[in-house]
Amino acid sequence: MSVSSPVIIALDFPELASVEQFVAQLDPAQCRLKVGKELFTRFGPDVVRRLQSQGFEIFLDLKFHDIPNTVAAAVAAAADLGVWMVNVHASGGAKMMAAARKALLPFGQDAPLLTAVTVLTSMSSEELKHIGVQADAQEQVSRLAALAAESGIDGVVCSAWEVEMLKLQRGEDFVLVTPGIRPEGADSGDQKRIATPARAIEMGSHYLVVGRPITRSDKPMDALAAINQSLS
Ligand SMILES: O=C(O)c1cc(=O)[nH]c(=O)n1[C@@H]1O[C@H](COP(=O)(O)O)[C@@H](O)[C@H]1O
Repeated sequence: MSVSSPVIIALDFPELASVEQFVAQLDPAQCRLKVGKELFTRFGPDVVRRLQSQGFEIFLDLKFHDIPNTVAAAVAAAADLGVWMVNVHASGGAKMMAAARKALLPFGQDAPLLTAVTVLTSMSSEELKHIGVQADAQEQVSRLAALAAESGIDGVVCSAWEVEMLKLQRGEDFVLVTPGIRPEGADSGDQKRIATPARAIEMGSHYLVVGRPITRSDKPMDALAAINQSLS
C-alpha cells in the first residue's frame, strides 16, 4: 500500500477504547501507526493484529536491547506478526544488530524495515555525560548510525537535527525516522531535541513520529490535518 503522508502516529493510550475511537477517524492511506511499550504491554500482539486488519501499517516500537540471541528471536516474532517496521537500540552493539538482521533473512521481501534507535530524542548532550558518554548528541548519533549501517540495519531513529548529517554520511537510502516532532508553539513535554514537522521534512526525514501533539489535542484530526498541510 502507498501511504500519502510521512506521519507515523504514536498510539500512546492507556485504554483500548480510546485507541479504537481515535483510529476509527483515520484513513490507513493517510498515515501509519506506532504501537509502543505502553499499548503492547497492556494489550499485546492482538492490538497490532487488529490495527493491521483495519489496513494500517504498524511500526512496532519495542526498542529491543538485549543479548543477540534474544533480540534476534524477538525481531523474528515481530516479523511473524507482519509489522511494517521494528526497532532495536543501536547501543546494544554490532553483534546484536547483525543478529537481528540475520533473523529477518528468512522473511525475504516480507521482512519489516529494521531500524535502530541512536540517542533518544528526550536526551540532551548534557544527559549523555551522566551515562558516561562524552560525545555530544550529534557525534554519538553519527557513531551509532555508522555501526547500524555496518550491521545491515535499514536506518535509524534520531532527532531531526541529525538528519542532514546522516544523509551526507549514509546516503539517501538509509531510512531516517524522527520523533521529537512539535508543531510551532506545542508543548515539548519530555522531548529535548525537537523540530517542527516542516523543518524535519526540509532537513530530509523520511518519517515523522508524532504522538501527543495529535493524540492529546482537543481536535486530533484537525491537528493531523494541520501537520499534513504544513508539509505540502
Ligand atoms: O523509537 C521511537 O519511536 C522514539 C525514539 C526516540 O528517540 N524518541 C521518541 O520519542 N520515540 C517515541 O516517539 C513517540 C513520541 O511521542 P510524542 O513525544 O508524544 O510526540 C513516543 O511514543 C516515543 O516512545
